[in-house]
Amino acid sequence: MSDTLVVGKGIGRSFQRGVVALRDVHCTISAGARIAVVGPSGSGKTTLLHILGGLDRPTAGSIEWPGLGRIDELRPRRIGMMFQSPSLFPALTTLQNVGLPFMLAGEHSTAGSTVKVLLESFGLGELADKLPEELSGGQSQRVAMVRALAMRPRLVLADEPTGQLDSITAQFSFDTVLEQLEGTDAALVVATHDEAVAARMATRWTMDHGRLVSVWPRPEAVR
Ligand SMILES: Nc1ncnc2c1ncn2[C@@H]1O[C@H](COP(=O)(O)OP(=O)(O)OP(=O)(O)O)[C@@H](O)[C@H]1O
Repeated sequence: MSDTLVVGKGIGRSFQRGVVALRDVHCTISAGARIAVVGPSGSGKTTLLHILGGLDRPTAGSIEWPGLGRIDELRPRRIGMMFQSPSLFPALTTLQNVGLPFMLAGEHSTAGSTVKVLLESFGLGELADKLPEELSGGQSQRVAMVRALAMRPRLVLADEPTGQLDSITAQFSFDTVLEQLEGTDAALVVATHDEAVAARMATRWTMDHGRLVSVWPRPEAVR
């Protein structure tokens, strides 16, 4: 498969009442990339992540996933998503929530052990049998991190993954995400206001009023 995972050309996204969330965004995500998406609140970071993940469609321009396959094959196997508000199923335990992608794919046998090991690595082993209502906001956010990584996707899209965590837990959890991806060719794109998180990424996309106003380092300097 191609090492170019995603190519966005001239992406625009308009909503009703004349809200323009994205304007003419050109972007490429290569295998192994580490990209922080930064910019003020309302600058379009979440909207862009949703489009990169195939959850939303652009109203202008185009998006393709040459290294990931057809749009209906993307999630959860090829793309893992961590949302701003973790969306765990209330009737399922932590173990079941994280194992759900495997269940849906008919891979019951691999689910249990893989998920338990991942939960342990995030320091969440003791929460395996708890329901979402028994978890704090930060614990739920960390469980959602594990779920996004569980199927070893080639692209992880994370929207404010440390937003509900204290600084020590944020650092530990983000370190664990990076450790889990180490040695793989998976790409990670993180929208964040947390400078400590952004500083860990090799590439920085800066958004402003729906535009991708800077890519640093310049694309030809990036692997
Ligand atoms: N479903 C929607 N309907 C209408 N407007 C929307 C919708 N989703 C986003 N917007 C608008 O699009 C713009 C960009 O929003 P977006 O959530 O992408 O910004 P953001 O950079 O992620 O912000 P934050 O840092 O606060 O999460 C905002 O003006 C927002 O109000």
